[in-house]
Parts: sequence; C-alpha cells; structure tokens
Amino acid sequence: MSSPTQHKIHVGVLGATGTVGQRFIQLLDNHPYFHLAALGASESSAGKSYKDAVRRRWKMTTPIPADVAALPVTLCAPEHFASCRVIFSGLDSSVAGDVERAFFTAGFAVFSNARNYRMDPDVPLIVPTVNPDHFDIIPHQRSARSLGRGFIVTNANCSTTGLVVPLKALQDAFGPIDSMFVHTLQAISGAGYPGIASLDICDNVVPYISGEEDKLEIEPCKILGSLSPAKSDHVFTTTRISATCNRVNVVDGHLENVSLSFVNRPPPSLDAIARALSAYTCEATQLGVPSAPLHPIEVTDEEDRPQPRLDRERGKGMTVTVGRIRKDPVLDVRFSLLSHNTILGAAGSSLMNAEIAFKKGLLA
Ligand SMILES: NC(=O)C1=CN([C@@H]2O[C@H](COP(=O)(O)OP(=O)(O)OC[C@H]3O[C@@H](n4cnc5c(N)ncnc54)[C@H](OP(=O)(O)O)[C@@H]3O)[C@@H](O)[C@H]2O)C=CC1
Ligand SMILES: N[C@@H](CC(=O)OP(=O)(O)O)C(=O)O
Repeated sequence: MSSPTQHKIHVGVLGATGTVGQRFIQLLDNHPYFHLAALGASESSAGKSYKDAVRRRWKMTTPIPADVAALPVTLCAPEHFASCRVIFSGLDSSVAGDVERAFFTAGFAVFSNARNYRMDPDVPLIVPTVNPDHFDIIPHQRSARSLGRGFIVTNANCSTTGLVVPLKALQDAFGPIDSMFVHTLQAISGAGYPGIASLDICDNVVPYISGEEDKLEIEPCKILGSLSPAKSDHVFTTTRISATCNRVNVVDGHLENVSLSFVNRPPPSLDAIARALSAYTCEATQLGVPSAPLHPIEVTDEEDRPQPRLDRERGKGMTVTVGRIRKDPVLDVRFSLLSHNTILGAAGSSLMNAEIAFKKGLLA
C-alpha cells in the first residue's frame, strides 16, 4: 500500500539552514500538496544531518519535524535533488544567481526569495495575494530560455511584499497611485542569521539597510503593473515612490508608515479607503490554496495598532494589518501597515506561489 507522501509532489529547499530556509521547513511540515525530500546549503553544512547542521541555529518556535531532522544536507547541485519537481530557494544572493539557473535550466520549477532574477523582464515577481496573473509569462520564459519543464518565479523583497497588498486594494478600487512616501521599521530577522550584531541593534535603531530603499522604490511598480498584451514583458506602473528604511529591535514583523496620493481627483474618503481595504479579496483565496489567508488585509481601528508583536501572526502570518488610516496634510492619505517578514515576506509567499502554480497546472 502506498503512503500519502508518495502521492505528493517532492520538493527541495536550497539554503535550508538559514532564516528563510528554516521557515520553509516549518511551513512544509504536513503540507497537503508537497513532501520535503531534499535539503541543500553551503559546504559548511553539506554532509551533516539537518539536525546537526542547524545545531544551536534552529530559531523557529516549533521543533524540527522528526523526518526532516534526519535528512542529509547536500551541496546545492541538481543531481542531489533528482526526486524533486519543485525547488524553494532561500539562498544568499551572492550564490543564488548561478545556483538557481542550474536548477531551472535542468527542468525544476524554482521559487526564489533572492533578489537576483526579480527584475528580469521574463521573470515574474509575484506576491501571491496580489498578482498571480503574472504566472501567464511562464510560457514565454520557457520558450525564450529554452527551458522545457523548468521555470523560475521570484517573490519580492519583504518590505515590498507587505506594502503592495494594500496598494493593490487601493489601486483596484480608486485607480492609479501617483506618488508615495514609505518609512519602514524592519525586524532583525530580515537580515538573516546571525544578521546584525547585538551591540549594533540593542537599545538602538539603524537608519540604513543596504540596497533596501532602491528595491522598495521599483519592485512595487513591477508587481502592481501588468503583462504586455503578448504576455512576454512587464508594463510597470509609473508611481513615484520615496522610501526610507530603518532596522529596529524587533525579532519578526516589518512596520511601514505610508503617505500617498491618487491620480484621480477628488481622492476617496477615508471611510471608502477603509472599506476597500477590508473588502479586498484575492485569487489565491478564491482558488482555495492551503496557505491563502481568509482575509489578505485586516483593518484595525485601534489608534495604537498595528504592532509587530501583536499583529504579525494574523492569518498565520499571511495577512497584512492596516491601521491609523487618516488624512495626510500634504498628500491624500496616510496609514501604517504590518506584515510578517519571513512568512508573507519570504517563505510563505514562495510556498503560496507554488500552491497557485500547482492549481494552474504549471507543476505537471
Ligand atoms: N530574512 C528575510 O526576511 C528575507 C530574506 N530574503 C532573501 O532570502 C535569501 C535568504 O535569506 P536568509 O535566510 O535571511 O539568509 P541566511 O543568511 O539566514 O541564510 C542563507 C542560506 O544560504 C546558504 N548559503 C550561503 N552561502 C552558500 C553557498 N556558497 N552555497 C550554498 N548555500 C549557501 C546558507 O547555508 P549555510 O548555513 O550552510 O552557510 C544558508 O542556508 C536571501 O537571498 C535574502 O535576501 C528575502 C525576503 C525576506
Ligand atoms: N533586506 C531585507 C531582507 C532581504 O533579504 O531582502 P532582499 O531579498 O530583497 O535582499 C531586510 O533586511 O529586512
């Protein structure tokens, strides 16, 4: 008699020992579609059991699943992942470019968290509760790169991810966004492990995160844009974004303070904005994929929310919380948002993207 795991799609995780990799392992435990079959990391981890490779480094609040603890960690080469159809990548960007290319050219479906391919014209940058329609570029990617069954889908920078969910709801309801200021307060886990030194972040705020502001000023324009009529390129929105990024002494959860103005005049009322955010639904929820939140956005009217510790677990880390919606004296409206940076902002988005790809028949 066959066990249930034999009917599931076998998946591998690259960068399995890191912050995002550990989150993948937690989220894949008992997954209804996917069975975790292979793990990859650097030379310093390869050859060890997973449990030994992450000794004193496992930072999830749930134990390592027993079957995963015993799995061997290998180097990140396609031959070690032969039983897998899907590859989730939590690789450091210094190596992700070459390694991920080796996998998608070898016929694997690659779902990457790294920044390397995000801005390539034939690579979709998908936040699963925002733009899963961008999967339609995969046939073009496959033919342009002669990939056969392989492809690569990226998910966004973690601050971009939290931001674009309410922006999508507002854009759908009220038309294009003209300009925006966003100030982030980003959690320590965003810097990976060991990340920022404790003497730099305890009792402190660091008003600089390398490369982050540039990503936050361009990635939303790709995600909130559309595919060209031939579905062979991306048409970006023309929203002007000014971003300022700060690292704060919080473990998980990125808080962002946003001020924006719409193209259309007069701007919507604050009540209409709150209603549009609360009413937002997405294709992932309609498809009923396992990781989709019932509510992609929850609006709070408590004047001191959202807060990272209190709101990051909403929707099992897949929901964005929006609060403090009020008039902006310079632009049209301002609000605060909170999203979980390693769930919706990283591994959770990759996983939901793969679930959507499965429903769309792309993993056959
Ligand atoms: N943390 C977050 O909130 C987010 C992270 N990202 C992106 O996700 C990726 C992973 O980030 P994060 O988990 O935070 O980083 P970590 O530094 O915590 O983990 C990096 C992982 O990459 C592996 N690695 C490093 N060098 C090599 C190599 N030469 N060959 C093979 N594997 C290697 C490490 O393995 P080993 O342990 O063996 O060294 C480890 O598993 C990055 O590209 C990051 O930019 C994206 C969105 C959010
Ligand atoms: N830079 C983000 C996390 C990250 O790694 O983003 P990216 O994948 O865009 O480099 C943070 O520090 O919170």
